[in-house]
Amino acid sequence: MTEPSPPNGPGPDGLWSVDAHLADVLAVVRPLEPIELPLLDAQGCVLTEDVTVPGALPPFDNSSMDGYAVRAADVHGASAAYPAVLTVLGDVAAGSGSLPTVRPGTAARVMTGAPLPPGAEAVVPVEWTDGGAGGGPAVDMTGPAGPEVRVHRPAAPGQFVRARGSDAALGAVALTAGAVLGPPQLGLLAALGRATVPVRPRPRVAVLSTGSELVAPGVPLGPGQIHDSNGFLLAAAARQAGAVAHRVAAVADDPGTLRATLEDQLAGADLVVTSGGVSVGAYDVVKAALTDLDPEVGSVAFRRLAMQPGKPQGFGLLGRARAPLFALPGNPVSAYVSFELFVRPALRALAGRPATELHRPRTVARLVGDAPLRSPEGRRQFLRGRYTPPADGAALGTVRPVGAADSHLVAALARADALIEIPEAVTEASPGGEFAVVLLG
Ligand SMILES: Nc1nc2c(c(=O)[nH]1)N[C@H]1C(S)=C(S)[C@@H](COP(=O)(O)OP(=O)(O)OC[C@H]3O[C@@H](n4cnc5c(N)ncnc54)[C@H](O)[C@@H]3O)O[C@H]1N2
Ligand code: MOO
Repeated sequence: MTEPSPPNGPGPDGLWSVDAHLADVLAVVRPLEPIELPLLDAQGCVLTEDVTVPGALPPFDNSSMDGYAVRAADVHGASAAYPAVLTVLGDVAAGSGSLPTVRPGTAARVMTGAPLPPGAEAVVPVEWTDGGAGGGPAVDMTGPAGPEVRVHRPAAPGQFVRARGSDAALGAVALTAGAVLGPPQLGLLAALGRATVPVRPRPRVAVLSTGSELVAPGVPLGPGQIHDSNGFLLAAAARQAGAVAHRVAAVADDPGTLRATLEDQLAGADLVVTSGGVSVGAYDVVKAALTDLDPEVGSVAFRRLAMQPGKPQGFGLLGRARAPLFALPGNPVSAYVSFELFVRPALRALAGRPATELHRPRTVARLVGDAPLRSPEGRRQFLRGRYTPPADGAALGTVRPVGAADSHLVAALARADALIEIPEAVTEASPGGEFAVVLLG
């Protein structure tokens, strides 16, 4: 049985553990420099400074109901049989700047969100009045304000009033640095009057497929050709991880062309992902182009990992800005599993997510299936599966393998929603066993 390699080097078999490789990646990936972005461009980004409340929220006392702003003493003891009769001063709409003063014996008709006029202490909803029509309880305020209103119920001071600062007090911390800006946070920033915020930007990712056999989808295949699927798979995965990603047209197996393409792409990318050309074949272009680089250009290390799929991997820093470069294996399932395990955490680290938020959620599930699954000794295997959460009362959910272990099976990958992790030491995974599961979004 092969022991997993220590976290600082390959094991006796020359294979690096998944954990060692991931640790090496994360050790050199730094969050991107913050920039100031308009609110909607900052969606999903990590805030880099605390935001304090620049002015109380709400900024003024206002009504939470359509009704009448009154003085509490004027409606004391009011009932339907003995209503309080008040002179109506007129309407106060939301956005109204000039307000009547509510003196004893008077009321102002107010709409939801309208400022509470001076002198008023409470709001009586229109349904608790005659609406100025002189009859029974009103149902709305769509008609003109009458000269008088009959109020059928008393009101305590503050009733249906949203007090200034009751949502956020002046000077309070509204959002702390590190907050991820989702819709509610962006809504709050807008409510506070902020038009822009300092955030870590979304990483810009260039996805580059290599292989002379590749043609773009939509183009008919010639002999020996296949469509570039990794470019789309990986660009979509990068977008799902929060990046701004684009796919570069597939590059043929020519190291010079690849180097030139990478140089172009590095001008506008914070991270580069290539696929293909990293194993031991005669035309393994990525390895050929990026091994023994001039240190000025960067450096990329090629390793074999104790995992399946995803054994051959390249990782390094490239270009003046030392952008992380991931050279993933070409088999589509290998590329995708490698992306989920290594690139996604790196992208989230670039985006400023803390160590606890870099990875896909994991759980433990009971394996279901008809026969034991074989797993290579000394390799951590990631099989594709479909996960079912625990049924009522059950402690664990279940996971069923989808397709075989081979790393060319994109059709099965498209039916999977989880990766089943078979540890290095396990060579036979039997139905009923408990296994860690990576939940894919
Ligand atoms: N003698 C050995 N051969 C191989 C080994 C090995 O250890 N010794 N490792 C195998 C493993 S594991 C993998 S994974 C692959 C990795 O190979 P490369 O990264 O060099 O990838 P390619 O040879 O370029 O392609 C592999 C496979 O994937 C297809 N491919 C590549 N790019 C795309 C793309 N963009 N879209 C769709 N399909 C793609 C390609 O046509 C090949 O079929 O090496 C094994 N070999
Ligand atoms: O590791 Mo390859 O990535 O097994 O197919």
